[in-house]
Amino acid sequence: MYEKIAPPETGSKITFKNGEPIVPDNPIIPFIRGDGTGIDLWPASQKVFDAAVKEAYGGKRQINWFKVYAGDEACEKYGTYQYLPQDTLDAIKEYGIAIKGPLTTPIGGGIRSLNVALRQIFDLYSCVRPCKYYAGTPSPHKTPEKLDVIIYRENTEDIYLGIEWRQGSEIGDKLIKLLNTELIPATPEHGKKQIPLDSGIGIKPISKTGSQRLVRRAMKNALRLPKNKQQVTLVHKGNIMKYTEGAFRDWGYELVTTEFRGECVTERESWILSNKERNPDISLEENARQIDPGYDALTEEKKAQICQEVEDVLNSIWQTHGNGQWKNLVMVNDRIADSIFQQIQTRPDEYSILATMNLNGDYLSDAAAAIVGGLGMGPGANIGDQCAIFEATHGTAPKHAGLDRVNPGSVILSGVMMLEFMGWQEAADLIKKGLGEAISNREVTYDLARLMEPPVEPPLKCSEFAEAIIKYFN
Ligand SMILES: NC(=O)C1=CN([C@@H]2O[C@H](COP(=O)(O)OP(=O)(O)OC[C@H]3O[C@@H](n4cnc5c(N)ncnc54)[C@H](OP(=O)(O)O)[C@@H]3O)[C@@H](O)[C@H]2O)C=CC1
Ligand SMILES: O=C(O)CCC(=O)C(=O)O
Ligand SMILES: [Mg+2]
Repeated sequence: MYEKIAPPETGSKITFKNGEPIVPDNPIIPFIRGDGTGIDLWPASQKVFDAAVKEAYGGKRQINWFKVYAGDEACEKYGTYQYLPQDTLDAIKEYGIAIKGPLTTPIGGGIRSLNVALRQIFDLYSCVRPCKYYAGTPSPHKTPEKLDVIIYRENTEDIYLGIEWRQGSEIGDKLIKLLNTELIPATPEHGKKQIPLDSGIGIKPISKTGSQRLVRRAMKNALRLPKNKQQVTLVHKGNIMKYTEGAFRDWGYELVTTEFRGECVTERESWILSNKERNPDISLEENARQIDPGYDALTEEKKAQICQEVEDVLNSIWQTHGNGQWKNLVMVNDRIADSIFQQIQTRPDEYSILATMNLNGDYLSDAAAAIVGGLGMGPGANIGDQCAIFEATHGTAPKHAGLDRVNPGSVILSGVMMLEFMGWQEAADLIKKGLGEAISNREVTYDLARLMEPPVEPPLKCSEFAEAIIKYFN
């Protein structure tokens, strides 16, 4: 039972079966208001959710909100340092789907991220962040409408596991000495490398299980998209971090070519198949030369490997994927992380789902949100097999807190994702319509107002923007 909170007196629980939610008509949904601008964002967003559900279902369906506490608000209610009370964890576990405002994380020392903690505690391994353009939204880019991507960010491991040691700490120093004197010298490929003795140390674990379950979710989403968007790009820095980020790429390809063999083609396979389609008599070696531009300069051993790859692909999938059949399947490719940051700007329409690890996904989701109007338009969801927590991409934006100023679009669109996840599409569609029309009628908050031509003066307040969205439901 709960110590300091009580669930609403009416309402039922959402449960999960095979990773999918089973949603009653009157679900109880816990919410965390959030720190900083959460104080402005949550009431505005809740008003929109309730109005949309009422308008869509005329009272037949209703969300019963359950206020739970985290961050500063939790410390006020539960006592000093009680940032994430057991009550909150119990409520989210019991009711399955929750939505939250942003929570503060201090830089350097202090508590570790509550946002990350929630994702790890509930094993919400896929962070899903769509970046889609709403007509009329001002953008620093000339053609923001061309960007329509969904970032699938692995959400539980990588450096976010938080295993690190401060410079000068006893265990940190011990670890550096062990690495310098034993582990690095015992690994010939590391040569004479040494870690500077005055370093802080962090560990970056990337597991096969964590990588593959994320890519599996990304693939399932790709299969639900229209044919022209059925693509998954594995984003990694595998040229530098071979056994973590490079392994993520390899495990991703391994997963798709085993579990989804009939439903996908990799980019490299598509080159091999199309070479043979253009020239049915092409030799293995010529095919290999065409897929690897540097082929002639390679060692004999490497050349043989590529010829073998060509042969294996033709033997295994020519019948099922050849003669253009692959063009109807999900295309899986990979891009190096630094390159994808420029690609989403220079060739935005060539990408659809970007599947990547935790840190890359964190950076990439802010960058992609900027193209479609900024962080005020960046929604997100943290999804596991038994639970889901919806939250915006941005943080607490402390300098704007309490001013009724920031754009609630990000939290509202996170709620749209929640409604879609629940199968309440009619309510989600109403909100998207209202938001789109408010923006195209230049009824916007400061962030969009200042970018519009001519600038909108005065901009709407956070609460007024919510009202404008509701006004445009009909
Ligand atoms: N999931 C979470 O809860 C997250 C929490 N955080 C935490 O939030 C805190 C603050 O982080 P910070 O680096 O300032 O990043 P924030 O994302 O909070 O804010 C950075 C800037 O983004 C713009 N912005 C953010 N939200 C909105 C909005 N709703 N509407 C319009 N513009 C918005 C503002 O830009 P401008 O002022 O130029 O208009 C703001 O100053 C940190 O403690 C951080 O750890 C960070 C990310 C996610
Ligand atoms: O938890 C935090 O403070 C930051 C998290 C973050 O930036 C994100 O999830 O995008
Ligand atoms: Mg972030």
